[in-house]
Amino acid sequence: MYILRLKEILSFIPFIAGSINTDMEINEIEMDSRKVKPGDLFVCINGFTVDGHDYVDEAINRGAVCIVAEKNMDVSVPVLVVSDTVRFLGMSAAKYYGFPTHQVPLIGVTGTNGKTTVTYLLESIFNHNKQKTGVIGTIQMKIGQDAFPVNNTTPDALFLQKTIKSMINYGVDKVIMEVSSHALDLGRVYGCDFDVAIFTNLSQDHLDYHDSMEDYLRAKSLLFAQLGNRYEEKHPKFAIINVDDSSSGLLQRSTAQHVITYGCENEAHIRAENIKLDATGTSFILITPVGKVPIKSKLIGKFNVYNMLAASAASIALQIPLSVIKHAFEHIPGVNGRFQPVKANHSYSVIVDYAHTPDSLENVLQTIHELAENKIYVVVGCGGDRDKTKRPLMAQIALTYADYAIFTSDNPRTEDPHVILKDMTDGLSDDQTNYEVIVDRKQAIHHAINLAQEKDVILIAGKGHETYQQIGHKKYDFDDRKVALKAMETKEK
Ligand SMILES: CC(=O)N[C@H]1[C@@H](OP(=O)(O)OP(=O)(O)OC[C@H]2O[C@@H](n3ccc(=O)[nH]c3=O)[C@H](O)[C@@H]2O)O[C@H](CO)[C@@H](O)[C@@H]1O[C@H](C)C(=O)N[C@@H](C)C(=O)N[C@H](CCC(=O)O)C(=O)O
Ligand SMILES: Nc1ncnc2c1ncn2[C@@H]1O[C@H](COP(=O)(O)OP(=O)(O)OP(=O)(O)O)[C@@H](O)[C@H]1O
Ligand SMILES: N[C@H](CCC[C@H](N)C(=O)O)C(=O)O
Ligand SMILES: [Mg+2]
Repeated sequence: MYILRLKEILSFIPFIAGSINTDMEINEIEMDSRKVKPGDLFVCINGFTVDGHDYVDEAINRGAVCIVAEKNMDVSVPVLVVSDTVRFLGMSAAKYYGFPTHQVPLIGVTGTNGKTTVTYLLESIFNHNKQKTGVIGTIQMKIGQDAFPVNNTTPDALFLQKTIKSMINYGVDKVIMEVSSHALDLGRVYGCDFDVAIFTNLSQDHLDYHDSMEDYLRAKSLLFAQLGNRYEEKHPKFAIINVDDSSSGLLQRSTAQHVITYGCENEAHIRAENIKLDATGTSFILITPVGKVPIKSKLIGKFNVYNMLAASAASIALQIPLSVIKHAFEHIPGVNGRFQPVKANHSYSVIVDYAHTPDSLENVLQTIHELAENKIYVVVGCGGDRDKTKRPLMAQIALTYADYAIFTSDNPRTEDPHVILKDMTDGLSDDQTNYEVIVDRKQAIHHAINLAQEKDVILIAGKGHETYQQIGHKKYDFDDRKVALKAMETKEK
């Protein structure tokens, strides 16, 4: 904890209304009344569920000495009125923690699919280069090799600045983070000074949150706009963009910094040639302005070639030698819950994957389709309280590439799982009969594994690394890999 005078926090924030004693000392900044401690500054955030302005009394009862709000209030402690408390939160948190993102190279990865994979590829590259890393994303938050659980892919601004400060205290050389479209839209990365911004791809997801695909893309583009237009010769900034994606033009125009392109189909700075894909991995020649190098990796599927190109481009921009990149790609065993085989000595294969969007499901099933020697089964569902329009698309894709689909529950959250499954199957035609619906995910996985014959492949999609299933507001223990392994053992008997 640092103790700052209010005026130090406010020193670079203009137009604060209200005359108050800015010599007062502030212990910590807090955005949740339940966590306020004596001496804290409480910032009111208007959320989706409640409005933080309604919790001011609780914050004061717990000892808040000052409130930051979007309206004046008649309370016993001074109130600073600002036009946007979210912006204030990001900026004041950055100031409070001493602008942590000015002190370490910060790499942000955005895009519909591949963010987590790219962050772990980068972690591996930097670690092979003997550099310590901090990673923030969907699976966990990592400081060096220590992992911590997370609620969001990209955390709120307060947690983010505090976390990056802890990473600096630990001595990291690079911070790598996933930047979700929600985070960009909700200002969670206000106060972050990115050095490298990476775009993987854009396809349909989150249309529950964004009004349209244009709106979703606009949110993604904010990461590139937020690279700013300050040019430092010793520390140039880079936008790394997939030119094979149709959104690449708009993203290139969104930044005033250097652009490094990558791709397989279109002209690009960083390219892959002679791509060979099989069931054991991927090989290709990595072509770059600083040389060519043959790559061999255990990561499966062409989409992972794109992920490797994105990670290579960012690493080359940050002066990492090609030999280190090659070495890292050769050694990374895979990413938790992404195209992860369930290891057991059987004549059929079971793969757990985090595909929960139409595009990722198509990519993964297409890859399996190209490699499979016999039938393909897919067990898949769609999350509740999320984009409903992706449900029929995912069901259609499942039946296009798999021989047989078992539609089941993902995380139903507060929705009725039967309704989610109906949304998935309603658009299927009468002659599409190669599927069944089993609401209980455990039963669905057992059933698929019972059907498997020699050389068949079963894809269990949607939950990847998750170790829970959320039904209603409650999370129950559930791990696709453990359930599948159990089913494989039971089938033997
Ligand atoms: C829709 C959304 O993004 N919601 C996020 C939001 O919650 P919220 O708006 O409901 O918050 P709220 O409960 O209304 O609270 C508003 C304010 O009142 C305060 N409060 C609340 C209660 C109280 O007693 N006292 C109090 O002071 C809260 O601390 C907060 O400051 O703020 C929370 C804290 O930062 C987030 O955890 C939460 O993410 C929820 C869990 C979520 O599911 N978000 C998803 C949609 C999301 O963000 N996903 C992306 C990944 C997407 C991808 O795959 O690409 C992500 O980055 O995670
Ligand atoms: N570059 C890619 N293009 C398309 N699909 C991909 C790509 N990389 C991974 N996938 C698929 O998407 C799934 C999720 O990958 P990953 O976790 O890396 O993406 P993400 O963008 O972090 O997803 P989320 O937004 O849910 O955190 C993988 O399990 C795989 O099925
Ligand atoms: N970050 C994604 C995760 C989806 C994972 C899937 N298992 C689901 O619950 O829909 C989201 O919040 O949309
Ligand atoms: Mg992710």
